[in-house]
Amino acid sequence: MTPILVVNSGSSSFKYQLIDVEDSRTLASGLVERIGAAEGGRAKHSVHAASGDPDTTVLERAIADHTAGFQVMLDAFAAHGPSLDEHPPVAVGHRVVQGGARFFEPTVITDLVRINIDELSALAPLHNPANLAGIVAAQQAFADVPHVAIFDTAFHQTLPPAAYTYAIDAEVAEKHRVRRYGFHGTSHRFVSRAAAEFLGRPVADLKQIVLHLGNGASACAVDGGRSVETSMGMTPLEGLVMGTRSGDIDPAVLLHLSRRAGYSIDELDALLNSRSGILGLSGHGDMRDLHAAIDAGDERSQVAFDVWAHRIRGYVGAYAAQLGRVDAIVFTAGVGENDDRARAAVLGGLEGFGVVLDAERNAVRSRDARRISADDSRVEVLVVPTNEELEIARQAYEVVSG
Ligand SMILES: Nc1ncnc2c1ncn2[C@@H]1O[C@H](COP(=O)(O)OP(=O)(O)O)[C@@H](O)[C@H]1O
Ligand SMILES: CC(=O)OP(=O)(O)O
Ligand SMILES: [Mg+2]
Repeated sequence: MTPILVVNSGSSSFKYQLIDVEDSRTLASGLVERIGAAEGGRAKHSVHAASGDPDTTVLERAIADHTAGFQVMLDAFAAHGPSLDEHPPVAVGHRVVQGGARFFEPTVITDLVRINIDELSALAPLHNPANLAGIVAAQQAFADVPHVAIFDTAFHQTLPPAAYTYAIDAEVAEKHRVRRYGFHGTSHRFVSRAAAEFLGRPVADLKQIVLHLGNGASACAVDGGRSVETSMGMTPLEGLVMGTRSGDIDPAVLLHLSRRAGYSIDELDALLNSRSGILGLSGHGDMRDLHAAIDAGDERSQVAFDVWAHRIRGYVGAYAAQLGRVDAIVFTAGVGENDDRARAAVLGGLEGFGVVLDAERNAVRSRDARRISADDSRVEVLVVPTNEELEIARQAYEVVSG
């Protein structure tokens, strides 16, 4: 057995998995939520047997910070297994969202790497500080094994200049390193390969549009297994409408709010990153709550949903044109994997472009990869669950096993 611990830290939560990379099996998984909140702190720990449903325990108590959260995780392993003494992780893999122009490969985390991740926080303000807090806590808890950072931006290093360049004064862009990086790369990479496997075709032969629709959301055009265009930019704010983020907006809106309404830079940042998206439009940041509000007749929620779906359709059309041909459109992440209404809203009415959904297949709930297009659809439409943690474990193992 070769266990790797994977840590995916968010601002107020972290997800973890203990994975045996010898057979890609998850031994345990968990989620520590509402870190730093006075109330509602919660940890969920699941022990996975070789077959059948995992055995899940929930603990509710206030969790002060990421260090305390790590202790909660360690206690859960000690109390419910598997024993980390008997199966000590050979490495810890960390999701790091922004690697900028510095990190293109999985990287062993040294003091200098930590400083660099910290410096890149300005280009992923919701994510890198949280990733770093997770790294610091994990390095305290597991001091004797290598820690490896896997960057969301790495998969998008293949973007051509036409896709990553913003059309602003080239000298300004160069001086301040203003360019598009793209995110969710670990997921887009994993899902595009899993989709090819599902179709029984080499990834090198396929032109795919991957739609990662979670709390954060992005689209990626994948040509022959390489990312050639993606919707997030210099930061994870550009592109699709998200849970709390605006996605694309005329930059002059910021100038207007600053000049006319006196908004400060920090206020604009908070507005676009935390109080926009479907939350800003409707008051509901979670897609399940948005559907419930729509069903109860709330018009603002219907508008929010329509804006959300309209933006994605536009990207699907744009990426079809960039790719020249589309073999598969692939849905993944929380909304993409679970929400048939959302999928139907995104791709309904595209029959003229050879995209035909099968309503019955679309309504099936499953944890497995599946086809949701009709037999006569020229474009395959798939749902493929992402597994960022497994991809991170594999890449971390590759680094430490030399
Ligand atoms: N059954 C479901 N139906 C609709 N949306 C869902 C469902 N399950 C999860 N979601 C959505 O998925 C989102 C979380 O997706 P996830 O990929 O886990 O996001 P993140 O990694 O950004 O936290 C939630 O905010 C929720 O809106
Ligand atoms: C990059 C990003 O937006 O990640 P998440 O979806 O986890 O927020
Ligand atoms: Mg995510």
